[in-house]
Amino acid sequence: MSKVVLVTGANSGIGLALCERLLSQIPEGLQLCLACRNMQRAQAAHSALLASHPAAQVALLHMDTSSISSIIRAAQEVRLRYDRLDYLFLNAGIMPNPQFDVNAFFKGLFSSSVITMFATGEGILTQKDGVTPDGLQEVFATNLFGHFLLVRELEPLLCQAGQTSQLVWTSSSNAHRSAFSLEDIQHQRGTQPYSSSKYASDLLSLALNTHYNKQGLYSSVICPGFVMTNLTYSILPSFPAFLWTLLMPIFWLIRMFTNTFTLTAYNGAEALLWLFKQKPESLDPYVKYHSLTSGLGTNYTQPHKMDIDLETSESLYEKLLQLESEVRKKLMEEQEEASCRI
Ligand SMILES: NC(=O)C1=CN([C@@H]2O[C@H](COP(=O)(O)OP(=O)(O)OC[C@H]3O[C@@H](n4cnc5c(N)ncnc54)[C@H](OP(=O)(O)O)[C@@H]3O)[C@@H](O)[C@H]2O)C=CC1
Ligand SMILES: CC(C)CCC[C@@H](C)[C@H]1CC[C@H]2C3=C(CC[C@]12C)[C@@]1(C)CCC(=O)C[C@@H]1CC3
Repeated sequence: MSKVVLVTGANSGIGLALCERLLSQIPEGLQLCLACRNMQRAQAAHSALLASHPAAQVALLHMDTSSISSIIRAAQEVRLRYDRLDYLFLNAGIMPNPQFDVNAFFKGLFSSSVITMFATGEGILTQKDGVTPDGLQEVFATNLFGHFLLVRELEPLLCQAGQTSQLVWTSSSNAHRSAFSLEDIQHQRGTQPYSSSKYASDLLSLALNTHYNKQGLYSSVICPGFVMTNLTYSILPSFPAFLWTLLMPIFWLIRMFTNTFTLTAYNGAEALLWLFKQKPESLDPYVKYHSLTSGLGTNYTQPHKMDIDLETSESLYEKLLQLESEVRKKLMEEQEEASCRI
């Protein structure tokens, strides 16, 4: 039976590496769907995948995870195209306008938390968030809420009698409880929307397990480690990509002390691939699966307990359901208004 796999943010970085690795390891019986916001980049990824795997079944889908109407349209299209969905990789993510605190970085270098700083980026990164045309905070909408809505819209495919399906969130070691507040789930008031959105995805994954396991749907989270991608290049914008490459020997050295420096998208996708091969019933909903690379360059996956609890995850879930019904109502009103005008 052919497995249907949908990956959001599949045109670059970790998402694209996952597609490449899936096609290499599972050459037959895979239907890949690349869900991307930029169809030109999606087309380039499609061509690259087909160049190395000419017989592969790879489809493209336009989806902007920050836009409610785009998610609803894309989900409709998925329901028309496929009669099952085995894996949904919720990978698209942004970290807009990152601010790198150089002082905190140098202080951290000479403190006892130097390893934590390199492993999680804690204390040295903030971001300036924006607002989407739907009126949502951009990071929250892109990284979390769009994906939540997608899962809700694809429920009929994901929760079918007699089969299991897996959701896999690309979370981060930068997901900190301290950046998240139930009173401000969109992180309108803080300066760490990225960390907040990733912590929220850890909580949401737990809640989804609570509500959907009985229907055969399982959710897990991974951390890819520190990977050099478009997202990380933007952290030091005045630092061109080739300078990052020049830093590679330093990064390899750091890897001797923290195996979280996976560095390449191929390595970062390790835990995603590992999860693909697991029986979902055997996974622990309180655990984050980390892609790690040893000093000698060996890739492996390691589980780490997350700093999450059931009560907070349930409260977040309730708030997301509430927001979902609000945005749906608003969308209906807009559609009615538009049809009246015609
Ligand atoms: N790199 C790292 O060190 C780490 C990354 N992560 C997470 O990994 C995931 C992948 O990021 P990474 O590969 O590093 O970075 P990339 O920037 O290479 O990939 C991000 C992908 O998400 C897509 N995307 C962004 N916004 C949207 C949107 N609104 N709708 C649809 N797609 C969108 C991008 O598309 P486009 O090309 O159009 O921008 C791109 O394909 C993210 O969730 C990130 O938070 C987690 C921990 C560490
Ligand atoms: C020699 C210097 C130029 C080195 C600078 C290193 C930092 C820019 C990076 C060290 C740890 C990195 C890290 C991330 C971003 C870049 C660092 C802070 C992330 C926060 C990127 C996004 C994530 O989801 C987690 C990463 C953790 C580690």
